[in-house]
Amino acid sequence: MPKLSDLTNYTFLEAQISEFFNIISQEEVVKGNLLGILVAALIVIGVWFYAKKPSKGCLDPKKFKEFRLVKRTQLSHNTARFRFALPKPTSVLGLPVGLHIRCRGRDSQDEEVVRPYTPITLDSDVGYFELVVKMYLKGRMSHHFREMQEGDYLHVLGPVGRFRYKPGEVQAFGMLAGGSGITPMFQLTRAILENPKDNTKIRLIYANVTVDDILLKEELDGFASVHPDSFKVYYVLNQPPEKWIGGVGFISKDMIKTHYPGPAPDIKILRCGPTGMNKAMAAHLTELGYAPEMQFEF
Ligand SMILES: Cc1cc2nc3c(=O)[nH]c(=O)nc-3n(C[C@H](O)[C@H](O)[C@H](O)COP(=O)(O)OP(=O)(O)OC[C@H]3O[C@@H](n4cnc5c(N)ncnc54)[C@H](O)[C@@H]3O)c2cc1C
Repeated sequence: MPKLSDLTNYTFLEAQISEFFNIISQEEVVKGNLLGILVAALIVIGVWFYAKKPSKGCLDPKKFKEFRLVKRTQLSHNTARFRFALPKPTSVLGLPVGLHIRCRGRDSQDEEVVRPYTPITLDSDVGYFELVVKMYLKGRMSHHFREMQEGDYLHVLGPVGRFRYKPGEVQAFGMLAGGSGITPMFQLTRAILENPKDNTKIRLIYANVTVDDILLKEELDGFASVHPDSFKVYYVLNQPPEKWIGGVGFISKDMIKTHYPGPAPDIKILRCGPTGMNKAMAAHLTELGYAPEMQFEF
């Protein structure tokens, strides 16, 4: 117990007051720290939930949306790879495998033109999507892509299409692609090969004029060497180079018979190419006994 004389002693009082405030301020610091930790934890949990939340995607099937071209890579004299940024680095395009997008641009007469394209990226590629586009000399949308510079915006609508892939729905796909018709096949092939639970087999016949016209050849050859059992590719050229081991001319019935599984309910043959090629392929397939439900044209 302090004595009365102590209480009148200034130094003693000063020490008591100082100790009192010291305790208060230590408690405040502890309280403050706890509050800070709580707020930080809530922020971390919020960010984690936000990142985990499945993104709805960036497309609208009824309205064209704009995407900025961030990288353009010339692949050959008439083909380029275009990378478009999605609104956020965590965004996904939201395009189910098997479907495509519609791109809107302006032709050389400044008239509006809309054409279908299939990104070579999947929704596992976050923050961007990529198109590989072959630009034809007289092509209307080709003109738009030829003129596009990094920083420009492309108008895109989607998803569009009738082919929606469900893993395991068939035992094998036969794919018939011509020129830029490879892109829907490429998208589907990537989705199958990147899913370890999907054992679907893929046999691709890919037709072009010259060896330089073959799009995504490095990637396709890579798939064939990494997944030799699941994926096989057979190239066919109109104008082959010397020492060519692939097919020559147009895709024939014999080539289809040699490289594809025979007609069966769990087999599907997909085709995408110029109109003339698609018609010729439909006739070959029907003559070889593939029923209409075993065929699909993109
Ligand atoms: C589902 C689907 C997905 C597609 N995805 C892609 C893709 O990812 N990348 C891509 O580059 N293309 C793709 N295409 C093709 C694309 O839609 C256009 O048809 C192509 O870009 C040509 O359009 P254009 O307006 O420039 O030519 P157009 O003005 O329609 O045609 C003008 C001329 O160009 C030539 N031409 C056009 N198309 C072809 C062709 N296929 N083969 C040979 N000559 C042709 C012809 O000489 C034709 O007369 C896809 C098509 C479909 C159906």
